Amino acid sequence: MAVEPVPGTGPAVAFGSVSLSLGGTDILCDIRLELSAGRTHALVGPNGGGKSSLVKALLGQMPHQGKIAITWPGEAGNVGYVPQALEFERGLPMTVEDVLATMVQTRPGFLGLARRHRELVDTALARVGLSGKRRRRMGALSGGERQRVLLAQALMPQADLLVLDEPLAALDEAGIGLFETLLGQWQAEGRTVVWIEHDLAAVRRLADTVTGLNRKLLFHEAPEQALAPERLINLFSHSATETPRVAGEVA
Ligand SMILES: Nc1ncnc2c1ncn2[C@@H]1O[C@H](COP(=O)(O)OP(=O)(O)OP(=O)(O)O)[C@@H](O)[C@H]1O
Repeated sequence: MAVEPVPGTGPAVAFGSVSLSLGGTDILCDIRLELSAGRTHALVGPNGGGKSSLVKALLGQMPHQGKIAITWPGEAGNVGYVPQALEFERGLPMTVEDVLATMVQTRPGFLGLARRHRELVDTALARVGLSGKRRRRMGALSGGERQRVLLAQALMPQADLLVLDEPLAALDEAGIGLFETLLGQWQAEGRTVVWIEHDLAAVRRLADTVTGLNRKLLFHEAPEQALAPERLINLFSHSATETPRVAGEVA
């Protein structure tokens, strides 16, 4: 199912027969999928189904077969990535601000945040509700606060293609509300979001398309069809030996 693109700064993304093996195991088989520009695309499926591997291939971090094409509306924009988890040694003497400084400046983070980047960091911290924690050591943050730091770095600079790997993990209700606000802004601005998520209620509420992945592509549809009970039973109990379907094929 192809949804209408939304005009904005986000690109269209096309996976052309993408396959990926690791250590002799097939992780992804013949993934053919087209993601419209400016839309929010959720990837769902069981643990180990290959969702993170697919987005790492998209980010150029995972060797794969097949082609992944990113088609920008004009000049190539920024890509933001929120990885699945951020672990920090408790004693690491780096504050939230130091970590964000390393992401926006070329000079070492321990020399402090360069003045010309201060506004960018201030804005990102405010948008994720962490302004009051900028001097806190990373190792002293809670899981939800670390998740917010991950979201903040995807806003510096604001990305046009956002790749999010379980951004709601560890977020409390306020954090989820904050994520929904950010997502609403990205959608209004026509940014493209590729979003791995296990919270299917959030996916139903917020995604434009839902792609079911379990080593193979099982469906790519609007949330109402994708999240029907039969579909989910099939997705979460799917045998890898079943024949894969191509995006857009009727179930
Ligand atoms: N470097 C690696 N070597 C061998 N196997 C790997 C490697 N990295 C990942 N895998 C395997 O690839 C499979 C897919 O992993 P991936 O992280 O892409 O799944 P996922 O759908 O994102 O899972 P989850 O929902 O648990 O985050 C898993 O079985 C995992 O063990």
